[in-house]
Amino acid sequence: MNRTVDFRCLDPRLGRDFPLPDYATAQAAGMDLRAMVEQPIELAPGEARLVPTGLAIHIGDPGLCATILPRSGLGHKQGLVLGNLVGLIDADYQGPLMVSLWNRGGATIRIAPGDRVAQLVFLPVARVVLRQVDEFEQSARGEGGFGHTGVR
Ligand SMILES: O=c1ccn([C@H]2C[C@H](O)[C@@H](COP(=O)(O)OP(=O)(O)OP(=O)(O)O)O2)c(=O)[nH]1
Ligand SMILES: [Mg+2]
Repeated sequence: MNRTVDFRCLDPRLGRDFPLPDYATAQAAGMDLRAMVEQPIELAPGEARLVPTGLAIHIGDPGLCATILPRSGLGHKQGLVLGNLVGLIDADYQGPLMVSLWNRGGATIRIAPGDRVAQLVFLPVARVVLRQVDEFEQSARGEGGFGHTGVR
């Protein structure tokens, strides 16, 4: 059973000229977000631009968050990724959902109004209480990290 999350449509073109976000297949994890810019925009190589999605969501459950992720086709082929690498949407955020579009590639990227430029993925969240201690109970790994188990 899918959870219900409230959203507001902030752009009249969404739901009229362009479909509202939805899962493209029965088991898709992400729903695509559109660049609801007024006019086509061009992103020069290296340029980042904050773009509205025309949506606001209110998750309202501390056990849930949303992430904004790149679309793999655009990210790999064109170099259109996110200026913040991953966007994290807090459960109490009620403002407009924005996407930081970053052209990490070598050619100018043109984005038209309504283009699907990123995807929204909801994830469970564990919130914890941090308890300060002087020493940890010894684990098998200890302080080993950053490749200490080798490559092969
Ligand atoms: O790609 C993103 C990332 C964040 N947000 C919104 C939702 C999120 O809940 C809020 C704050 O994000 P974050 O905590 O990552 O940014 P911050 O720089 O720490 O801002 P703040 O001081 O408001 O927490 O901004 C977006 O709309 N798009
Ligand atoms: Mg923050």
